[in-house]
This record gives sequence, structure tokens and C-alpha cells, in this order.
Amino acid sequence: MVGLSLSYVLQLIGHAQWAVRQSVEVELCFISVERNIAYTQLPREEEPDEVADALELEGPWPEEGRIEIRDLSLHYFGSDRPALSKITLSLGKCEKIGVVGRTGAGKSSLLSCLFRLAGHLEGSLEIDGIEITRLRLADLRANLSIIPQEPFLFEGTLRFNVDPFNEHTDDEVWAALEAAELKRLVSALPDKLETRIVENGRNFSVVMDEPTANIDVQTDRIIQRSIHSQFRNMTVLTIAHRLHTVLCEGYDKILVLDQGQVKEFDEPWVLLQNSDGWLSRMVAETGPETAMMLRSTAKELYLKKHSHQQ
Ligand SMILES: Nc1ncnc2c1ncn2[C@@H]1O[C@H](COP(=O)(O)OP(=O)(O)OP(=O)(O)O)[C@@H](O)[C@H]1O
Repeated sequence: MVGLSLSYVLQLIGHAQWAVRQSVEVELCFISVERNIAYTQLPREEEPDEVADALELEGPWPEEGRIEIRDLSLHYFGSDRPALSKITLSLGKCEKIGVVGRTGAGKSSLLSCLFRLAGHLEGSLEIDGIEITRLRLADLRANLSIIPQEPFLFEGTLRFNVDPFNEHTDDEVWAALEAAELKRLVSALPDKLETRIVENGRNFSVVMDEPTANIDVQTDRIIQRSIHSQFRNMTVLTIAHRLHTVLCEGYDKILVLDQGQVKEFDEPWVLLQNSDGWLSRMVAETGPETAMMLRSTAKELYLKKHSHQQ
């Protein structure tokens, strides 16, 4: 009798667990539906009549990637403090800029200004002589690229993820994969470009994750290598979470932001000459050994770059 009761109790526990799991699933499905409805009801970013007098791009833009920022301020809607205030900067042709600063310094806000993603902009931001607020959002965003911090893969084929609008030939898709150092990996997959990616790329990351704890450092290296080879003729702004990335990978200049203001902007080694400067203090905070390595690499790269230029 006791044994029979125990077996019923155990079954009951299993059913209870199953019921809880199912209720959580249902809750998640409802949240997804709610989110979808919320997205469909979002106001349009730009109404067609707002852009009737928009500037028409004649030919490819930007060609040199010179960026002139004058007195740029950004106010997020509903926030009383500006996220960026009176920023003035001049970025030269095809320069590689590392943007650093503490959390909340305004690094992402500066990049979101380039894409006019949020908030109210004041001042001027010109790319190759064109004031970006005079362009249609679609034209602006189609001509700039962003590599997000958290990559996102869509459900569909691998090819769809590389070329979602089906605008390129297979050869061009393979060339892009090669540039991203993924060609070998994708060619080894049985279905190659037709490999199915499940929601959020969960199955693909299994393929990508190498069994090493250093994957982040390695991936970072590959990205940095690609930036300097594939994006040689483009201006690149990188928000650096590791000082190593911008000090040891040949960035032309470092922009230090704090509380929405420019604190320092120059070549890494030039900034490190000021031992009491913002970048020097950030480097010192990484500890004596790392700081020494960062400083000596920055110096070496500076001397190499300038000896080439002479
Ligand atoms: N959508 C938003 N609405 C209102 N305020 C925002 C919004 N996004 C950022 N902020 C505020 O703007 C300021 C700058 O934030 P931002 O995200 O640009 O900093 P960050 O340097 O990129 O920081 P992190 O390194 O943490 O990403 C912060 O005070 C932040 O709270």
C-alpha cells in the first residue's frame, strides 16, 4: 500500500513539473504575441512628407569618409540631461578611430547619432560634406554599416543571413565569407550556403564556438584583422571594451569620452605621453604588467607608422 502511494506521489510530482513548464511556455508565447503587436503599432520613424525636400545623393556616398562634427548635442526623449553635449571633432579620410570611456560616457550615443537612431540632434554632423540630417533615413542608413556588439542570426538559410535581399551572386557571398574568415568553416558544412539556421542562430554558434576559452580574444583578433584589411578604404569607429583592441591593433586615433564630452582625441601614443591624461589613467587601471605591455605596443606602432610616413 505504501509502495503504491509512493509511486502515485512520484507520478504526481512529474505531472506538476510538466504543468509548470507548460504554463511558462504559454506565458512566453503570449509575451511574443504582445511584443509583435507592440512593434506593429510603433510610430513610423519618418513620414514621407517630412522628407519631401531631402537631399538627393548623386553618385556613391561617402567616398572618403571624412566626418566633421560641430557642437553636436544629443537629447534622448524624456531625459533631462543631454547624452552628448557640444561635441566638436574632425575625422580624416579612412581613419580608424577607437572610442573609449566609462559606462554611460556616450560612446553608443555618438554612433547612434551617425545613424540618427534616437533622440534629438543639435549642431552639425557632416560626412564628406553632406549634412546627415538633410538625407532620407533610408539613404543614410543604406550607406553606413554597423557591426553590433551582439550579432544576430535570422531563421532561414546561411545565405539569407549574409544576403537577406538576394542582391548578390553566390561568388560575392563566398567572397564576403572569405573576408570574414568563415569560408573554410562554411565549405565544411554539408549544405554549405543552404545550411538552415534556427532561431537566433543557436545551431550555428555550436559550429562556430571553438573549444577554447579564448574565443573572444580570437574573434576580436579576426575582426580587427578584417577591419584593417577589408575596411582599409573606409572610416571606422570602434567602441572598444578592451583597451588592448585599440592600442595594439593599429588604430589611428583614440577618442576618450566622459559624461557626453570629448576629453581626449589624438594618436594613442601621443595621448599616453601625458601621464595624467584620461587614456593614461585608464591604461594604468589595467594593472602594472598590462599597462606596460599596452604602452610599449602603442609606442612601437607609433614609431612604425611614422617611420613609414617619412
Ligand atoms: N535610449 C535612451 N534613453 C534615455 N537615455 C539614454 C538612452 N540611451 C542611453 N541613455 C543615457 O545616455 C548616456 C550615455 O549612454 P551611452 O549608452 O551612449 O553610453 P556608453 O558610453 O555607450 O555606455 P556603455 O559602455 O555602458 O554602453 C547615459 O547617461 C545613458 O543613461
